[in-house]
Amino acid sequence: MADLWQSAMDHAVAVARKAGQVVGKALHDDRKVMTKSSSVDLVTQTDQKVEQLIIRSVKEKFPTHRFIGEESVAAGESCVLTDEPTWIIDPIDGTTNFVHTFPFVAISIGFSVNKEVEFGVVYSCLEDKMFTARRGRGAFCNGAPLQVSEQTDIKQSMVATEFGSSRAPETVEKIFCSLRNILCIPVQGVRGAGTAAINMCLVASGCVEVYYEIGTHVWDVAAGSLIVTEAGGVLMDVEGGDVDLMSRKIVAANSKTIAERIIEEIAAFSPPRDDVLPQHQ
Ligand SMILES: O=P(O)(O)O[C@H]1[C@H](O)[C@@H](O)[C@H](O)[C@H](O)[C@@H]1O
Ligand SMILES: [Mg+2]
Ligand SMILES: [Mg+2]
Repeated sequence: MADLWQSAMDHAVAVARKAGQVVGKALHDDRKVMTKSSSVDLVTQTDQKVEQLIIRSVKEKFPTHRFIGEESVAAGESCVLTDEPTWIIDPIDGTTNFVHTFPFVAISIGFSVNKEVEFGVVYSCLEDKMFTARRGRGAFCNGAPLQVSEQTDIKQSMVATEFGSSRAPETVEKIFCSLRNILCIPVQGVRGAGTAAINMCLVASGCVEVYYEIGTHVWDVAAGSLIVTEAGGVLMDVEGGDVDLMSRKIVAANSKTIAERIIEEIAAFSPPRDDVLPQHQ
């Protein structure tokens, strides 16, 4: 079995690289931008094309495996994680960045068995950085081992977060409440790459002590979650306790100490879970 997952991971790396070439080429083409759950939740034909490219290529090699893909779910497929080997795909994480040529865009592929992520691949294609992790075997960027930061003082920490794609006034209010609390700790900086997957790789790389967001989807965070933990980091729910990748709430930190400190300042809310949605929101 172990060898089987390794060959699946090798395939994920190869197909992510191929997908990255397609994304890179499309970056300066004319892009037809469409919207999904709101006027700021964007999708392009490249998102759809890349997801199909990945799924087709995986199906050829692993015909019994299942898929949860962002654009397939948007098209009405279910988003239920079973015990079966499942590829969890975000074809372009950072579509808004892609649309604006803001240079942080990733292909994110997580692979889960028995509801546990076995490997994660995040290809930051415009930087040509291939982040990989396999359960129990460490996390890497272009083959070099990753290690989270050792910082234990929140006041000397860098925090990453995103504003997400909801503009509902009550959601925006909570987002700003958390941000104000965190800035006033005070932390040394707040950043956001515009992609959950890259933010999590920044935690794994030690550039950022903690990333949190409410509103992510399982395809945004499945691969990154393993990259963070294999680099020595921790995952938690924004209200404390264990993370649930379907809950659309995540804290990824270098340590439990930093995670718990940031959680004290987060004004939590609960968007509809991924696995109860009839379709993408
Ligand atoms: O839709 P894509 O795949 O680009 O992913 C999302 C990001 O990953 C979020 O962190 C981010 O906050 C946004 O919601 C963004 O939509
Ligand atoms: Mg995404
Ligand atoms: Mg996406």
